[in-house]
Amino acid sequence: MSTPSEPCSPLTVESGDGAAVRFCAHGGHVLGWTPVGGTERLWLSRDTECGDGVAIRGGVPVIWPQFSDRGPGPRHGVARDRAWQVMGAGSDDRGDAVARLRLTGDAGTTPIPHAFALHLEVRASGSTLDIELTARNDGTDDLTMTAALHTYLRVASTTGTRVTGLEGLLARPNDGQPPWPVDGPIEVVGPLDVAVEGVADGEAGAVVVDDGGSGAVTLTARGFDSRVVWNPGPGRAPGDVHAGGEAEFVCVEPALLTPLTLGAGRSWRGVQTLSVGSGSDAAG
Ligand SMILES: O=P(O)(O)OC[C@H]1O[C@H](O)[C@H](O)[C@@H](O)[C@@H]1O
Repeated sequence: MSTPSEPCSPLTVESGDGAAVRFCAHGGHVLGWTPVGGTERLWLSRDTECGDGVAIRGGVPVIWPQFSDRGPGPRHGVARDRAWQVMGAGSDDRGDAVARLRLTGDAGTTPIPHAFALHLEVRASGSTLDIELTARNDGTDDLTMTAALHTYLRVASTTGTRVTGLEGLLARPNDGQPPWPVDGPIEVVGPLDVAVEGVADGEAGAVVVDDGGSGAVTLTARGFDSRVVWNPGPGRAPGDVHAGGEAEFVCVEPALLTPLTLGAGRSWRGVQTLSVGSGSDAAG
């Protein structure tokens, strides 16, 4: 499949059983996800902009090769604000909805003059969404990276929304304030902007976001050492969040925050899985 001439145009893939993913080439960006028989589970700002050099507000921005301002490069890296190539989109022989996208750079790429290749594979069926990001150093020098899948989860209201599964770990505020131990559910009372470090891969590190209404979403990941939990809080949202929108989402972001140096030809892979049907709705 060739890249659409308008990278911001949304494309939709559907699985045989009726799950759907909306995405666009700009940013290699997942814009929406609807599990089978469910409702939209990702939040997207009604006021977002899209275009060269612009980051979409909502969905799942791909953060690479720098998380936030933790390095000399552009905030949150270069993957989220430019057009990727769509390598394929449709359903596979199992009936899964699949989209594959690629972003490459070379020695002439600004502001990261380095040869690299990012691949994103998005796969949905039933109650599950998988997003796999691979980064490969195609240059001859080392490439040091951090990364995240900056997932905006839609909630009925942040009031009453609880994030569980991170108990026993340290939450380190991203503004440099002292860390605090997570000793119970994290209430989504913004401003909230913490990196919880040392999160286990897979089920052992599962995080459940439960708004008490829409049904919980469980997030597991592999290849990311941390989970960033972010909500800007009332009156502090970025300008491209629509009025009141900050009460409609919480970001839980599988993040690789310990810088990783890839030698020439080396790759890193991170995977996030979202699923519905766990937590209070399943338990109750
Ligand atoms: O406004 P952005 O550049 O998209 O960043 C949005 C947010 O991303 C992450 O969650 C960071 O931890 C926050 O500090 C930041 O505010």
